[in-house]
Amino acid sequence: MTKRRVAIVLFNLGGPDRPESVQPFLTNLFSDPAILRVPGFVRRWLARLIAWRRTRPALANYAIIGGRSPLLELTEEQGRALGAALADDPAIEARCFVAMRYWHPMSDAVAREVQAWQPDEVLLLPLYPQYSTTTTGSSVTAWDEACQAIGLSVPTTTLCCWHSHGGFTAATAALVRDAHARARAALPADVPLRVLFSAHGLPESIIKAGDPYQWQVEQTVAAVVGQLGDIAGLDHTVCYQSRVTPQKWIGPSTEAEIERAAHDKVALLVCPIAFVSEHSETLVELDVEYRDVAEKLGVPGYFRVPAQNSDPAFIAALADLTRAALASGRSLCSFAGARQCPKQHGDCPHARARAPSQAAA
Ligand SMILES: C=CC1=C(C)c2cc3[nH]c(cc4nc(cc5[nH]c(cc1n2)c(C)c5CCC(=O)O)C(CCC(=O)O)=C4C)c(C)c3C=C
Ligand SMILES: [Fe+2]
Ligand SMILES: [Fe+2]
Repeated sequence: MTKRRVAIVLFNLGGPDRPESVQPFLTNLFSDPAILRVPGFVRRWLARLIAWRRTRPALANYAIIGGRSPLLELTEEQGRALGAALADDPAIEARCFVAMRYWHPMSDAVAREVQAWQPDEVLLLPLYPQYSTTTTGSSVTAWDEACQAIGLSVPTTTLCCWHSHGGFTAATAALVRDAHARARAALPADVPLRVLFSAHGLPESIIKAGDPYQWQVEQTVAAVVGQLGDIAGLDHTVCYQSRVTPQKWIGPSTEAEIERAAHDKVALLVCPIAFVSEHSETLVELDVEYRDVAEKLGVPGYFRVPAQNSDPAFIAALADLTRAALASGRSLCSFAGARQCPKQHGDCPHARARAPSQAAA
């Protein structure tokens, strides 16, 4: 049997590879109309201004982790692990490519690599479990534009969201369970422990415009907690980190939850719930900045659940999602073959299985 050649394109946000890249990376990020929702001529000007202002604090953050983001290496490792997990599949010859949104390798270069490999089909696999117009939506748009520019026209499936996929939530629950046991063992028996599921925040206006992200984050947390029934009386809550603009962002903020923990005299176990790789917002914001806030406020203990990275159970979940999406012959939304992304985006308008003509139109 001839195997189908499948190019799996892993999307992530990208991060600067050296200090000199921080400002152009931030300029790319704030120039994205999915992030800064103002008219084009204002955006180009405003993007440079915000990036210029943000460069100094961002440089300080990246300096703590060696002056660069580890996101590319970790995503490439996930790609290699996923390729290995699919290697013995009798039906497909899969090759993983990594396309970052705001720093190299970006969609235009990766689309050329994919074209040179001559796949029979393409699977777009965002490493964002929850769909947001600012992340998955933006990456898919950039990919479409890159394909159009070079005339890459191959049947393409988009795995738009996988917030409640059983394998993903079980792998995450196992990481929480291990970290919870370690934290409990380190704490005096009379100190209660609360799990903070901390997701990247979004401006409230983006949610009001119909973005399903917040609802999907809540779905992930409910599914993970549902798998942690063996931890009696698990105290947990959802909160949002990384606010970077002055508008109102969704809440409660992770800082507010740290304050509440100090007031309640409970220790914290922080679990990143919208990132599946370590990067500056886990290694600096969670591990350094929020830990410092917690210590200063007298929170009686501060622990963290590691991101999934190339955890074997997580990679097995990605392999399962890949197979299911390819078998469905169209975009797979949500979980376990469900055709619908419930609630806000009913029949999932962002999920598309496109004919080659549509992809190149
Ligand atoms: C308005 C600004 C931003 C929105 C909205 C936003 C959404 C969003 N981002 C991620 C994941 C990541 N963000 C990362 C870096 C990063 N994000 C913003 C701004 C917004 N993100 C900035 C300014 C930066 C740069 C770092 C900084 O200056 O603090 C990263 C990469 C970090 C790295 O190590 O390089 C990721 C990953 C999600 C999931 C999300 C919305 C759902
Ligand atoms: Fe971000
Ligand atoms: Fe979806």
